Amino acid sequence: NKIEHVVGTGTGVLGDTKSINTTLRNGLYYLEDQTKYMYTQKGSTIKTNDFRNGTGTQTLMSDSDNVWNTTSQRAGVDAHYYAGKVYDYYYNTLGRNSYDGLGRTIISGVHYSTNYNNAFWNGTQMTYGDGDGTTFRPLSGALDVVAHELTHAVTDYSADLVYSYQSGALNESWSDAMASVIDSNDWLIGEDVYTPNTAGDALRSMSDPNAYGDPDHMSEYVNTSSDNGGVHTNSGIPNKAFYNFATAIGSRDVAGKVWYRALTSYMTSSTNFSGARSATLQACAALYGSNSSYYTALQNAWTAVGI
Ligand SMILES: Cc1cc(C(=O)NCC(F)(F)F)no1
Ligand SMILES: [Zn+2]
Repeated sequence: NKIEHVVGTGTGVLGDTKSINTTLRNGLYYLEDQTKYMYTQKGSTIKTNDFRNGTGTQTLMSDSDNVWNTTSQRAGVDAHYYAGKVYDYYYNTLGRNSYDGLGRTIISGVHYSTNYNNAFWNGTQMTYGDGDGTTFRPLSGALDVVAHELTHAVTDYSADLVYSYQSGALNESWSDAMASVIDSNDWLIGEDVYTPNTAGDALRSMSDPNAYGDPDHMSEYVNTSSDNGGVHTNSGIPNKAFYNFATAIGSRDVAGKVWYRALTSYMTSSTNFSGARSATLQACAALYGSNSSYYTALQNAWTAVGI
């Protein structure tokens, strides 16, 4: 039985229309993308499943005519489309073939649980809730959320930063930083899916972490055991350092390359904030030289947040 790549049309969470890479098998169309290098390399694909508002069984999303325009298909359309965009960024810009660097299949699941106000990487796949319609709308509807979650997978297969206290805040921050490079038209995180009834707000801000109650300087570090030692709060400090660096040099792409090289070449599971400063400076020196203007800007970016 023939299994062929076809291009479908889908409606996303925000009602926008987009082309999606699908697979035709036995007369049914599936959310399986066979267009990436990893497919030619080892048959790996990008697959998007439906939890049907449960938390156990998930099934590959299918459609009869390759026009994915029902309300319940929107979360899957965006999870699938944005996962492809994030794959493309890591492969084309950073030379990384999927999250493990070896072209491993990317799996997403949508409609996880009921009124679930979050998204997460569980060590094997990405998983997205629908939100409760007040705090969140379906979370795969934001490219920065998808990039944030897939970057957790990249981190796990590289530095593997322990998800608590300072290494955990770095784990969170690197996901926000890469998300801000991939979804590059603002310095907000989650703005497209956060509080659908409130315009202009977001889950976090890289440019002004204080806007959402997060610290932007070491003097404001929050000592807590909540949220694994405040990993989603204290991330504001390295997030601000990334913002300082990217804006000082005038390039999110260069900043992203330095951050990626630090994560994959110089950071380890126990790296703390001071170690992150050192790792990014080593990465910057390796890529551009320690006499480059980038290097000085990076020193200043960390100093400005008290690290
Ligand atoms: C508090 C808190 C924030 C997050 C968070 O950032 N989740 C990832 C996102 F992509 F769904 F936003 N989780 O708990
Ligand atoms: Zn996260």
